[in-house]
This record gives sequence, structure tokens and C-alpha cells, in this order.
Amino acid sequence: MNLLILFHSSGGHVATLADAIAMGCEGQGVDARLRNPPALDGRETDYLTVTKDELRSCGGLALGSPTRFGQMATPLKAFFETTSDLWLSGELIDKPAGVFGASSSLHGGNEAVLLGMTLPLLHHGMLVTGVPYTDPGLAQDHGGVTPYGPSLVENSGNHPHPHEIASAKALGARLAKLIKALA
Ligand SMILES: Cc1cc2nc3c(=O)[nH]c(=O)nc-3n(C[C@H](O)[C@H](O)[C@H](O)COP(=O)(O)O)c2cc1C
Repeated sequence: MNLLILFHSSGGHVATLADAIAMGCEGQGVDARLRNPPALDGRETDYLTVTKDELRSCGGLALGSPTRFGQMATPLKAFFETTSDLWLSGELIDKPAGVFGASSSLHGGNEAVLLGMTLPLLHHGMLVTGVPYTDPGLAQDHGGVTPYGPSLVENSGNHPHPHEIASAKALGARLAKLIKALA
């Protein structure tokens, strides 16, 4: 039983939230597996590259991307385009999932990216969950917490804001609870 935290991060901002999600998840007794999609430019990262078997066997998925002209980063989209076999077999159906991200500016498209990342997850039949309005981060007028998922906004005061980290931890805990409940 594990949460697969699959993310792309060139500058470390999405990775910061990925680490917080892992902390929240492991606090609930569920293992977190931090992975990157296969690199398209051959660049090495500190994280292992995801395999399709890891996606197939995960208990749940947290998918994270920087905002790239209002869309998710290409390596993530490219990875999902290799998952038709999992779509055909329905192996991801009913697995809980959530999304997270980062952008440089406050209205630079982070919400569009978060919503866009839910689309392949919904096509796969996953159970997408977001950030409920009990999360204090949603009442803040700065930073990147959204109902669709936590995000980090670089140009919104000093980042990361504590409520951005707290919201990411809460998403990790929420996904872990769902994984346990559905196991
Ligand atoms: C090609 C490219 C396109 C980007 N497009 C946007 C954008 O549309 N809106 C925005 O606010 N930031 C944009 N950014 C900035 C990144 O989303 C932002 O720096 C983010 O925090 C990077 O996350 P990372 O440090 O995890 O890689 C873009 C960056 C790159 C390299």
C-alpha cells in the first residue's frame, strides 16, 4: 500500500510540495514513493524514474507539475500517453488521486494546470480529490492553495508560505486515509 507521488520539477518548487505530501502521507502510516517521469532531455534528477508497474500497483497517486504556459510539463503528459494499456485494462479505476503544482505568478495559470492534470486521471477512472474549504490555506489572499489542489506561487511574497506546505501535507494525509479506507 503506497502513495505514488509523480512529479516534474526543474527548479525545486514542485519538489518542495512533493516532499510535504510525502510527509503528510507517511504520518498516516502509508509509504510514499517519490518519482519523476522519464526525462525527455536526458537530465538526471535526485529521484528515481517512475515505471508503469509502479503506477499500476500504487494505492493512490499525487500528480505534480509546474505551470508551463498554462499547461502541465511535457514529460508528465508524455508519460501518460504511454498508459493506454492501463486505460484498456481499467487498472487505475477507483484509485484515489490528487494534483499539485507551482507557478511563478499568482494568476499565471496554476489553476488551469491543476484542472488539466485531473483530465487524464478522470479518463483513467481515478477518484480525484481536491482541497476542502476547511483548509485554512484557502482563506489566504496570497500563495497558491486552490480548491483543485495545493500549489506554490513564487511571486506572492516569501515562498514557500507555511499554508502552502500545510495544504500539501494535508493532501498527502487525505490521500493516505482514502488509500487505507479503500484497501
Ligand atoms: C517553459 C516555461 C513556461 C512557464 N510558464 C509559466 C506560466 O504560464 N505561468 C507562470 O506563472 N509561470 C510559468 N513558468 C514558471 C514556472 O511555472 C515556475 O517557475 C514554477 O515554480 C517552476 O516549478 P519548479 O521549480 O518545480 O520547476 C514557466 C516556466 C517555464 C520554464
